[in-house]
Amino acid sequence: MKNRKLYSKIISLLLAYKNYILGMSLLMIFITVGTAFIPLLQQEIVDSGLMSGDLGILGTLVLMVIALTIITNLASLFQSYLRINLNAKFLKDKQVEVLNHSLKLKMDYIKNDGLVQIIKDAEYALNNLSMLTGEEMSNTLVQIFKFIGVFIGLILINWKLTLFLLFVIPARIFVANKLGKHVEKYQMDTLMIQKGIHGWEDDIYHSATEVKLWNLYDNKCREYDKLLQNRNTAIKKLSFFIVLSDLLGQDIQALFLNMLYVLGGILIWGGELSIGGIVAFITYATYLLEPIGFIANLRMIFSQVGPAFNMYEDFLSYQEEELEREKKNKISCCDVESVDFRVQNLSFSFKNRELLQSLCFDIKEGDRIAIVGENGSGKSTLLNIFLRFYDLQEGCITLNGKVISDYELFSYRDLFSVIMQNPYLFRGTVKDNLTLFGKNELTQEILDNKLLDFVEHLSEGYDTDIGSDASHISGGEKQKIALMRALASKSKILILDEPTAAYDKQSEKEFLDVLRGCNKKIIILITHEPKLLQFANKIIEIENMQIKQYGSYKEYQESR
Ligand SMILES: Nc1ncnc2c1ncn2[C@@H]1O[C@H](COP(=O)(O)OP(=O)(O)OP(=O)(O)O)[C@@H](O)[C@H]1O
Repeated sequence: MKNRKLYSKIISLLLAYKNYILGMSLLMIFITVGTAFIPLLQQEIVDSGLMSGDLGILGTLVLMVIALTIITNLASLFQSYLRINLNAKFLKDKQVEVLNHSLKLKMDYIKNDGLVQIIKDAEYALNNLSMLTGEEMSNTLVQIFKFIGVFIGLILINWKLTLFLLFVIPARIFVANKLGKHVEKYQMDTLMIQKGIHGWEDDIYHSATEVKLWNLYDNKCREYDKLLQNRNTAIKKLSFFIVLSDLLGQDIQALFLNMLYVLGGILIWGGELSIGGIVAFITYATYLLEPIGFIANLRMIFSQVGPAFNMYEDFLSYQEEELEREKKNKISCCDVESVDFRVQNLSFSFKNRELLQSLCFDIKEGDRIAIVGENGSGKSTLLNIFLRFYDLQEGCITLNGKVISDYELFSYRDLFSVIMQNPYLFRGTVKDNLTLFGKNELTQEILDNKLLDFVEHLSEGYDTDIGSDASHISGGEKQKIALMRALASKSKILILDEPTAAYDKQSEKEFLDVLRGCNKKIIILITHEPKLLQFANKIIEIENMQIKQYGSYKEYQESR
């Protein structure tokens, strides 16, 4: 990224925190003015205080320096307080932005990389970006302001020596520019390696049981060790160039500082400078050189922030399912009463693999539809298209005569309650999951449902903590909670993917009773279970990418 473009993007990013930055800048100006007086007072301590032999004057001058130092330090303290607040707020805001954006991303990104990797990548970039509001950056800015103050002070002592000292700037910038390119490269490498580690971690977080079952401890630890070793190699190279830049910078400064004695001596012998002048000058020359070092350090900060900024921008450029501004032109589903779907010539492919071809069928209110087909025939994909997890590619699906993409997405999804093959229950209690943390109301009918009888036997009934990924309850119990959570919602359409896979015979019977009494306008089931197929009034079979429709289970059986 060209530096100018990067700087302007960084400025616009920081503009959201202009109040903090304004406050910090005002304090910096105050510190600058205070600092500018210190070398002048120091000169006076020697020339007017020590040389005059007047303890009163000397004491007053010393007290003034002490007071000024304390006041500027207090201002620095408050400035640090603002900086810590700014940094914490920046990170919090951006982390929320990362989560919000990640959850709203199109399903393709989530299926390809996994949510854990996406979020970790973005947060890693963010942590690097937070250098912008961190201590190092703030110190650098303080130092730039200090530089101005000290510069004015030193010029007043001796402009020739000050001018000489300024040649440190191009020398340091030259070194920083040369080494900054390497820093940028290794920062990029580190970020890319870290991306790979996040993908690997995403996998391992979901595979603890498999690792135990297949005894993969050593393999996985070796893999991790290798990945971390690669990252460490990149970090070592990165750090080497940062440290090298710092050390070379210090050498340059030492060279110039020591040359001051020679030049200062010549000026004193020529009567152009007092002893107090050279003492104050050399003391405060370090105050000038320090900011110059920090200015050179800015280059190093930007070399690290630049690649992180690119990575974060890449993340932000991932497409969301529906943008806020797109909502305005869409129809809300909140007032939709009837739900009639028509599927016309729907075709769908994954990359260049055609999966569904010219499907046509209707789903009307009152329909109880079963979708059947071999493994991999595209049943779940078809549901995902209905749920708008995948965009329509060819053909269309209409709801009440309007293409489904014309409806505002989140209210459209509220029409559906979906129970996936392996539903996810959140950490929390049974009740939390049934009510979705207060979103659904639990009616007496639901609480009395036989499928929830098992809750009585849990240690704390509805208040039982079900653990991570519902690990404290059985697979069948998990399915039952997922079903009741779906029934408790105000949705109009119920979708169930292999709903009875985890049920025992009795639960299967109770489940069918629930379905028969269910008041949802449409029920769609993916199943091969004959009892469930008998429940359906319409059976849709996907075979060789196409659709065959049967009115009843009998018709479907006869076609076998
Ligand atoms: N995100 C994806 N990218 C590429 N191919 C995919 C993706 N999702 C699914 N597929 C492929 O599409 C095919 C259909 O998958 P789908 O899950 O719809 O089948 P299904 O009929 O529900 O199968 P099952 O009965 O086994 O659940 C599969 O062969 C799968 O490999």
